[in-house]
Amino acid sequence: GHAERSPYAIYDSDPPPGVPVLDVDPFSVDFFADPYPVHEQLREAGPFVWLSRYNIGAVARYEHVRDALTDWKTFSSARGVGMEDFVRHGRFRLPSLILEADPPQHSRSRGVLSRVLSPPVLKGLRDRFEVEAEAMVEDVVWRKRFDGIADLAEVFPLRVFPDAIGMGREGREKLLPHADLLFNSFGPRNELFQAAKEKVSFDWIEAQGQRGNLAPGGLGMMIHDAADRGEISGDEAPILVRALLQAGLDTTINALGATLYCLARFPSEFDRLRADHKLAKAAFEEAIRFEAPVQTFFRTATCATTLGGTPLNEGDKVLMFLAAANRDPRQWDRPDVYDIGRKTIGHVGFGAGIHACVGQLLARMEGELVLTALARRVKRLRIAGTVERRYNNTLRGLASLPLEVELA
Ligand code: HEM
Ligand SMILES: C=Cc1ccc(C(=O)O)cc1
Repeated sequence: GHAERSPYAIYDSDPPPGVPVLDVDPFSVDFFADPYPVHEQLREAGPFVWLSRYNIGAVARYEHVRDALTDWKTFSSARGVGMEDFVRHGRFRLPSLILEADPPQHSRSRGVLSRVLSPPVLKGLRDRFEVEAEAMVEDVVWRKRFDGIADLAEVFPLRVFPDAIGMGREGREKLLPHADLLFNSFGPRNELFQAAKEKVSFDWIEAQGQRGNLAPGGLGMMIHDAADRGEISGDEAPILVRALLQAGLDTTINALGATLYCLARFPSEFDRLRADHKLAKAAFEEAIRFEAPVQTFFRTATCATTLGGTPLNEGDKVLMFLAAANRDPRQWDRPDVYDIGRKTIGHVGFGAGIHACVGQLLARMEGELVLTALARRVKRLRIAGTVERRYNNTLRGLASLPLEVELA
C-alpha cells in the first residue's frame, strides 16, 4: 500500500495506471542530508514516477527534465513553478512577471532583464567586482582558518550585488531571509517554510523595487528606464527589480559555497585550478552541475499530454529534479565525479529553454573572480571541522564550511 500522505500534501489525485509509486519525501531534512540515493531511485524507477507523499508526478532523468523545461507551451510556468497551483490554491506572493509568466508577458520581461544583465553591462561591473574579490580573499586567507560560507561565499555577493542593483543601504540583511522564504515557498508548507515565514514580512521586498529606493545608474534603475521607454509598464518595473533581488543573491552564495566544498573535498581539482587559473569558470560551472544549488522546480500541464510516456491531464503539476538530471548516467559519464575539465554544456543547474537563468553571466563572473583570487593566494584548501548543511525546500547549500588553507 501507499505510505501515509504528507500532512502538507495539497493534491489527492491517484497515480496514472502503471506508473511506479515511490514513498520518498524530497522536501524533508533527511532527504536533503543525502539526496543522491533517492535521486538514483527516482531515475531508475522509470521515466515518470509518482510521489505518493504529495500525489504529484515527477521526472528525474535528464531527457525528461529537459523535455519539461523546453516545452513551455505544454508545461507552463504561469500557474507557478512551486507545488501550489495559482489557479487552484491562490498565490503566496505577487507573481513574478518573468519566472511565473508564459509568453507573451514573459517575453517582454525577459527582453528587459536580459539587456540589464547583458555582457556590456557586466563588463562595466567587472573591475569593481574584481577589486572586491581580491580584497576579500586577502582579508580572509591570512587567518589560515576561516569559514568558507560565513567569511567568503556569503560575504562577496552581499558586498557587490546590492550595490550593483543600486539598493539602499538600509535593510540589506533582510535579503537572505526573504530569499530563504521564497525558495521554501516553492515546496510544501512544511516546517522549513513555516520557520522561514516567521522571519519576514513580505511587503519589505516589494518596496525595494520602487524607483525612490534605487540609486541612479544601478541595474534596478535600468529596469525603470526600460519602463520610461515603454518596454514594460511603470508598475511592472518594481516587480522585475524584486526578481533580481530574490533570485540573484542566495543562489550565487550557494553556488560559491558548493564550489569551495568541492575544491576542498577533491584536492586534485584544486591543484588543476592552481595550475591554470582560467579553469576558475569551469570549476564554478561543474560545481553547479554536481551540487545543483537550485534542486527542483515544478511546471503545470496546460492540456492533455504525455511526459516520459505517461499520460497527463490539464492542470497536473510535474516536479522536475534538476539535481538528479545533472547526475543521470544516461547523459553524463562518471556523473558522481567532480571534474573541472568536464564538458558541462547542457547541464540544467541554470534550467533550460526560455526560462533558463537570465542572471547566469553575472553568476559566472562572480564565481570566476572569487575563485581566481583564491587560486592566486592559496596552495591547499582543507576541511578543518564539521560541515553543517543549511536546509531549504529548493536551495541546496551549507551553513558552515570550516576551512584551513596553506598560502601559496
Ligand atoms: C549560480 C547562481 C544561480 C543559479 C544556480 C540559478 C538558477 C536558476 C534556475 C534553475 C532558473 C530557471 C527557473 C525555471 O526554469 O523556472 C533561473 C531563472 C532565473 N534566474 Fe537564476 N540562478 C542563479 C543566479 C541568478 C542571478 C545572479 C540572477 C539575477 C541577477 C538570477 C535571476 C534569475 C531570473 C530573473 C530567472 C527567471 C528567468 C525566466 O523565467 O526567464 N539568477 N535561475
Ligand atoms: C531561480 C530563482 C528565481 C527566484 C525568483 C525569481 C523571480 O521572482 O522572478 C526568478 C528566479
